[in-house]
Amino acid sequence: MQAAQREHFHNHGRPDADPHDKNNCHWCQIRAFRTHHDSPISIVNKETNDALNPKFRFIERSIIHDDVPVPEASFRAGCNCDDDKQCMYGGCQCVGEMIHDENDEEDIEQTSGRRRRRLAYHTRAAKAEVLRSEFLLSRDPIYECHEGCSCSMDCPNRVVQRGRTVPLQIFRTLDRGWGVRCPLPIRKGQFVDCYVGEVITSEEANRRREIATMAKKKEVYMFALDKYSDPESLDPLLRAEPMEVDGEFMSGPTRFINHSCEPNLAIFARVGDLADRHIHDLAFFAIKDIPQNEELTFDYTNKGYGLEEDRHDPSKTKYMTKCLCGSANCRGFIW
Ligand SMILES: C[S@@+](CC[C@H](N)C(=O)[O-])C[C@H]1O[C@@H](n2cnc3c(N)ncnc32)[C@H](O)[C@@H]1O
Repeated sequence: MQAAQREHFHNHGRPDADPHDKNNCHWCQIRAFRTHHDSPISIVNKETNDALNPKFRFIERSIIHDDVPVPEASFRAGCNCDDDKQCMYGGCQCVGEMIHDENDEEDIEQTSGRRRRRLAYHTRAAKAEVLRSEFLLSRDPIYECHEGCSCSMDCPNRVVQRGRTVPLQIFRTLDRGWGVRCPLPIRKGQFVDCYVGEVITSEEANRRREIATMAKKKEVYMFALDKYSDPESLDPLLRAEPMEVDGEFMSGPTRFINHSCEPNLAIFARVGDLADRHIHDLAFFAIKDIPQNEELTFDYTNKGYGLEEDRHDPSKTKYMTKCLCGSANCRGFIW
């Protein structure tokens, strides 16, 4: 990055600077993020002389490929709440989508004598915007108010939509390539950032996987958007193979987050417009209090699902990726 910074400062400001160079500069790309001023991304390497792959491109929002179906505007629907308080205390349709047990008193808050459904987030004082513990445990999807809603951008039910509020640092680890940390402490339940990339069809994802297998590439940057996939769904988009997000060639800082068998982050499906469920967001939230500069990690395989037998079978482990997370309960392999 130091080299990229030098290049940036010495060349891009000049009137005769090549716009193509500027376009390909990581430094320029991250400075263009709308969160750059308040929550900047930095890149440091104190371990090697390597820089990030120059072919990689930083993007702030996912790029949806042309062959991925996006619902028509007439299909979109949001809440009609008169103001943000109604989303908090009234019958906001977006909040109503959240899974609640009508008989569970825990699920319904009593406020000024009125019963109301709970938002996924705390709304008051120091805990405002922090994901509630029942969501942290259940990993249920989060339904937020969105562009099609009548409430304002300050609505307490728009945390992911407002974007990242913590600075992130991409740093070179000793033994696992690049990793990510935050120079400030993060509290349990706090939103960190979304995983973004190219949103592609399952056919395109399979084609890319084949190319990677032929090239013997082991790094995987694809995430299936399968939270709502259901072979019996009436919605053909949810019945079909899920879309995927590929962060290999273009993505944000979360693409550099490494795996741990004892992670401090987890991914939640976040939905705005219900018609977009097949392209839901992948939102990272802290699942424990994270001290400043502790590496951010998540579990790539959902508690090692499917690994238990393979990891004791030498004929399989020779094709598996050794885990170097260093946690006390490390499973030995990522996948
Ligand atoms: C999504 S990338 C993470 C960023 C990556 N470190 C980089 O430099 O681009 C996933 C790859 O990082 C490496 N990795 C992540 N977590 C690891 C771990 N716990 N142990 C060993 N390698 C890890 C593996 O090579 C894995 O395929």
